[in-house]
Amino acid sequence: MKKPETFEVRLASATMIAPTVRQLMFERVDDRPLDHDPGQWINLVLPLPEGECRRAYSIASAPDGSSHFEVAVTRVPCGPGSTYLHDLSEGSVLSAIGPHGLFTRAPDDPSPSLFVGTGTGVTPLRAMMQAALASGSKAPLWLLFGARFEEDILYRAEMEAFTRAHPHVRYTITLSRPGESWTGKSGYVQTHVPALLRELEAAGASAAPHVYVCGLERMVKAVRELCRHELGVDRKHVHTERYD
Ligand SMILES: Cc1cc2nc3c(=O)[nH]c(=O)nc-3n(C[C@H](O)[C@H](O)[C@H](O)COP(=O)(O)OP(=O)(O)OC[C@H]3O[C@@H](n4cnc5c(N)ncnc54)[C@H](O)[C@@H]3O)c2cc1C
Repeated sequence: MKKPETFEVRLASATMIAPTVRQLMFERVDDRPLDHDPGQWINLVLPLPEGECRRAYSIASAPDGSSHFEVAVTRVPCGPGSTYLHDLSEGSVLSAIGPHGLFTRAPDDPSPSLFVGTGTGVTPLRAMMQAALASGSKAPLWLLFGARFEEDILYRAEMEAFTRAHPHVRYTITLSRPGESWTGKSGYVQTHVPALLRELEAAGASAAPHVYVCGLERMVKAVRELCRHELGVDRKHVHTERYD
């Protein structure tokens, strides 16, 4: 595990990737690489009018030896930290502390993986997938992503490109409030975990899958309990990160 440090980051660029999600690309002011394990998070120190506060954000990009990294922030209604980051101007400098966290996956891990993420909970899973693919890993990497509406789907083009380029990547989207034109899966992610896990077990043959779950507590708890108690997944194979 990498040792956390304190450093300054500059907002290099930012873009809205869904109606309530802003992706921010930061660069370390000291130009050193952010040496993190895929799946880890950092604390951003935010100088709010009511006083300084710290908020945790998963690193959405794989370590690539550069000083740049991405996070994606959901704007929470009346949330001081997320509102501040949605309004932050390019060029602004903040303090950051990290990397932190044990929700990680080694890029060359050969185990089949089922990634389950809702909303910005997909970001550490994206970092894990990017890192595994960059390492040339052929482990099955299956992502189940959940959102409310079609416009809330994050990183769709990137994930679809991964599935075209890599036969061992599979990408499933489910919407809890699909529009009439939506022909894909619907309902909560937990509805689709059992079938995907059984298929992944069959595809992985000898190795038992690991399940990585990230998002808000209610979903994370539901998927964790489903995996452990109903689907018989070894507790050491269920990895979780919650945002609330
Ligand atoms: C390890 C870790 C990693 C995190 N990574 C991310 C990330 O990559 N992207 C991100 O947007 N947030 C992430 N969060 C949540 C983030 O730290 C803040 O809690 C969030 O931005 C809200 O802060 P706030 O000051 O705006 O609102 P607060 O007043 O602090 O929070 C209000 C409420 O918002 C809810 N909430 C928190 N996060 C979310 C969310 N993502 N979507 C919807 N509701 C939420 C919670 O119920 C919380 O109680 C992470 C949290 C943890 C612990």
